[in-house]
Amino acid sequence: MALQLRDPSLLKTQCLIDGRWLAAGDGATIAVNNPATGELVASVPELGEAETQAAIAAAERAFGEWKALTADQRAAILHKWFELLMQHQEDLAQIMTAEQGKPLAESRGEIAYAASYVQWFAEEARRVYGSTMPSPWSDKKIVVTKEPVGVCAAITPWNFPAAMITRKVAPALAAGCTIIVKPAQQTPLSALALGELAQRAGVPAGVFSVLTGPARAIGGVLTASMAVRKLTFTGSTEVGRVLAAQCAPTLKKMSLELGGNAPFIVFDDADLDAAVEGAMASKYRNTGQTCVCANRLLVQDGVYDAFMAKLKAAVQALKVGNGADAGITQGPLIDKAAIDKVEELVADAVAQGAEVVTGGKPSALGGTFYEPTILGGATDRMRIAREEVFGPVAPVFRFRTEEEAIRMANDTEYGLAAYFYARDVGRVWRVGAALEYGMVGINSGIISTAVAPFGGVKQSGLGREGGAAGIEEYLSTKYLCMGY
Ligand SMILES: NC(=O)C1=CN([C@@H]2O[C@H](COP(=O)(O)OP(=O)(O)OC[C@H]3O[C@@H](n4cnc5c(N)ncnc54)[C@H](OP(=O)(O)O)[C@@H]3O)[C@@H](O)[C@H]2O)C=CC1
Ligand SMILES: O=C(O)CCCC(=O)O
Repeated sequence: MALQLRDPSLLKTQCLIDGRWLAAGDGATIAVNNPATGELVASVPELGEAETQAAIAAAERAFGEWKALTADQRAAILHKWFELLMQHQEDLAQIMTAEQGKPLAESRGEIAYAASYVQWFAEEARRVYGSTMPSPWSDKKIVVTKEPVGVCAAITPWNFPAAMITRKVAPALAAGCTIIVKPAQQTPLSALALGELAQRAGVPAGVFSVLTGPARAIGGVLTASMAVRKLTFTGSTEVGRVLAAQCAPTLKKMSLELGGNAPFIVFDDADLDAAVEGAMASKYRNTGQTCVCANRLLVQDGVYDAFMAKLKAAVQALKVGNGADAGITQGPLIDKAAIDKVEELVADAVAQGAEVVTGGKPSALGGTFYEPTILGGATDRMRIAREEVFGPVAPVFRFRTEEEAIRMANDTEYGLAAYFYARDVGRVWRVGAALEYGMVGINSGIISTAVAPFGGVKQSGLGREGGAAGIEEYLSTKYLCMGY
């Protein structure tokens, strides 16, 4: 069914380069299909190297004037963009659900979340402070200032088609940088709609461009370019490593927000109802397709059976279906490769002795719908203990002591998010300190907010997005030694 938008001009089928909407020179397009129905939503241009070079050249041209604006002037444009995002929240949510599949309530929530980064960084634009320090010389002052790093490139994933863009673009623009975004091929329409609203807000030509097309070709030009001074990426660790290698010859500043393998630990002293609520929010948000989703539930012996019973009841209450329909809480997985991976990991776990507590198979709805699943008796021999499942499957591991839980939780190459539920204050401090992760949710299954620094350690990446740290990623430090 065709999308019914209040403002149909938000459904863009051309790309934004240098303030103009363009098709591919040869008319080539990429189809965007609805993962719930398989229907064509729209087609977007299949651009290549020439258009990428043009976008870089435009971003270079625009940089001088954009950085010369006052922080107040850039903040005013960002505030306007924020207002437009919220005014068009419903249309943007409809576009997102059509291309990504998440339930409409989650899409509406993501638009508000995406807009909150724009608002936050509009405010942070005014707080790019420098510093001075006591000089070792009686005839020289030392002054440290911050400057925008220059032209930036962003490569973004399909799981958060709006928020992963605004949390890169908003700090870049606030800092005075220009930026080119290449969204995931599955979800370009949200990115293009963001571009349209940015233009309406007054973002000048060339300051923010959006390119769709083959990742390797566009990514190759962006990473090889000497003019591009920063790359920011959210996606798989595998692709993050490739991009880091490609950026090495031109020594770009980089932010990498990569894969995770989040442990969700429930200790004997936890509030079990709160733990189940947190586990549901963390595990089944976006049908399990987030890098901070609980990937392994570690439950202490004394509460294992009680926790499982409560979790099973909550999971069985989830409603799988087309995210555009009322009451749906679990949409489809993004594509066939995603459901194949989930099926493989579940089959491997079951072959190695995991018990299917509920779900465990594709949904009778067909397509890429998968039943919300709990696997009991998971062990570290299973692939699911090491790999990001990125689907609605909760493997539950049993542990006996706090030391064992910490060892199991840290036994992964990843270090993005971890969660634990406990009420003993000593335990809260000990475990919070011992977890080798960039973010720890303590008695909370949801940790994401524009005001806090989001990011990981180990193979989960580099840099932070959001919070005061988020704008630093788009700034370089200049030291002025002033003789007088
Ligand atoms: N950290 C996170 O938030 C995310 C983690 N993942 C993890 O990655 C797995 C695979 O998902 P997938 O979508 O394939 O993630 P990818 O890392 O492949 O894709 C993320 C983005 O990178 C682009 N990309 C892919 N290859 C290249 C390349 N060689 N050069 C430049 N850009 C590239 C993609 O473009 P295009 O779409 O055009 O291929 C997309 O825009 C998931 O199952 C999940 O485990 C996935 C998404 C987000
Ligand atoms: O999964 C991701 O790609 C990022 C996490 C989304 C968020 O919670 O901000």
